[in-house]
Amino acid sequence: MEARDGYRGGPRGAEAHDGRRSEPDGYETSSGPFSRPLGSGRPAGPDETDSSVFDIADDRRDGPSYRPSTPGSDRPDPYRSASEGSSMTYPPGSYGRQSGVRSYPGSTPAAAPPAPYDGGRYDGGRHNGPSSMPPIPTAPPPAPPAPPAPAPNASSGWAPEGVGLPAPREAAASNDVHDMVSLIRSSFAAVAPRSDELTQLFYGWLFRIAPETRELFPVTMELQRTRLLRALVHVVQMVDRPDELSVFLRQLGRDHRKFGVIGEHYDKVGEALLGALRETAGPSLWTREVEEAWSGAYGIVAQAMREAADAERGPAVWMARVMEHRRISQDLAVVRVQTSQPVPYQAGQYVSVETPQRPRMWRSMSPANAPGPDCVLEFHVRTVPGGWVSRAIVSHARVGDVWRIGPPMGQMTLDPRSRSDLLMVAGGTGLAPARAIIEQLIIDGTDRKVALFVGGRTWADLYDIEALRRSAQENPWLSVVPVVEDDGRAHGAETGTVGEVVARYGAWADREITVSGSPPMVRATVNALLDAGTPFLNIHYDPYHTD
Ligand SMILES: NC(=O)C1=CN([C@@H]2O[C@H](COP(=O)(O)OP(=O)(O)OC[C@H]3O[C@@H](n4cnc5c(N)ncnc54)[C@H](O)[C@@H]3O)[C@@H](O)[C@H]2O)C=CC1
Repeated sequence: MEARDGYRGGPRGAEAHDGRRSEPDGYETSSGPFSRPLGSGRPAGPDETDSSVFDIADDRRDGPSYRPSTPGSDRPDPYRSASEGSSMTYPPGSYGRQSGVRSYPGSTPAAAPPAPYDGGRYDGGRHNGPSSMPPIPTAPPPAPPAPPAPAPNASSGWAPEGVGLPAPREAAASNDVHDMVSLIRSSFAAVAPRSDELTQLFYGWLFRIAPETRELFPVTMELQRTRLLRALVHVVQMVDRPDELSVFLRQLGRDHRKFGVIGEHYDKVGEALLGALRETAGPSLWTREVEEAWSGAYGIVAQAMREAADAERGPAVWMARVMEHRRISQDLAVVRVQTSQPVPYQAGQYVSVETPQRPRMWRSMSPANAPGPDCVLEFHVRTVPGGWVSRAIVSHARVGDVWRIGPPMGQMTLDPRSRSDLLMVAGGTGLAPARAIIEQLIIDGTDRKVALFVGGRTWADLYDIEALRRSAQENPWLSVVPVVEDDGRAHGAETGTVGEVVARYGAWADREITVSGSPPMVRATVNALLDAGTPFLNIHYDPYHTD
């Protein structure tokens, strides 16, 4: 059992994209949903989440094992909404063959040839049993990779454009900038443990000095509060990476047009932010230097956002009509919407969405399909416990509903200039952006090898595995490896969390890597890869949050 049938592509598991569920329950199946070549995209995007991905940035910066200490570090996001060889050859086994790179970190190459992973293709479950699982390295833990180069202005190559931060204090390398960054980080670390207080103070301050902004927010501010902090943490962590931060801020500025945010709101937000920080920090911490650093940094942030918003000539939002709502399981739905004008997103990006069931509650969702002339976006939505929007979409969205779609965000996109092979790691509905990227590669006619590790807690969670399997069969460059937390051998799946499984294969140092899923999954995966020796700059993920 192994790789036969046409598969070719992947280490285990794969299947074509479109089919969706294949699974267990037989809800509906494959076939249909997706009309596009590869997996025509599925959506992704549940909503409310939790923790953060942001601390990863710190992990990278300070070394693989570093874990942010700030509790709330999981929640940045703009102050309001803002808000992943052919079959036969691939993954494990083929992995090594392909690139000659794969050896387990810390072990000698000869010692750990990932073994007979026949390359992969998913055979539907019959395939390898336990013995086909790549050997788990027994060697001592790999030496931590060298701390990633600071790479201040290094554009990852994946970022669409490398716009420079408005004027990061002129010389990004100057001591002034260094001091500013240092002051901001240290002071933020000091207030982060009191993040609840900080965010409450912020909104209280803002609504006091600019009461008209209250109506821009949802009635319940509970989740909203975490967004401010999330955005803040993201900015703080990226403050010395002007290119990436600039792209983020400009996207954020364009995104905020949908709220009707106007220029003077930025000033009020800045005043409220500094006031809240000052009060939370207390006089002993909030020195004049600290205030100047925050003031300067906020000025840069606001300027970047305002400039991008002012320069934007396209729509602030796109109206989208729900054309299909398919309940894949009790907690998962695939929704396809169609806009009258194309939403200018790139495969791998996400958009914010507002539904009629939950006005003013915008949520991030990644189209699971590549953009096409039909102006159709497909979203995969899983309910989140307690999630207002995700539950409403899965249970109550109807054909004919009109959604509002915000401008595209995110930097996990394909660089057309790159020829590097790819590794995509996707957890749950985090499959969506990976699917969109794979679909785009199919459309473009790629010659790049792509390994997709798709994880679920159980086999039943791999709702799109049949479609992925088909895609792998049809596209020799694609390998798909299903991963489940419980014992997946009966299905030919790897066992473990998707991050730990992918890192068993080595550092994947020659690949461009995308990671998409819940913030904890992204964080764990990035850390596992860093521990395996993956170059930090090869890893791409977005600060995607659904809450
Ligand atoms: N661009 C992006 O990054 C996108 C992210 N998402 C997010 O993906 C998530 C998907 O949620 P579900 O479908 O419920 O999948 P899930 O949360 O059940 O995760 C499935 C996979 O992630 C791994 N995982 C989960 N928590 C982990 C942890 N703490 N540490 C290590 N591994 C962990 C599991 O082992 C499994 O492989 C949502 O939070 C959604 O917001 C969705 C679409 C796009």
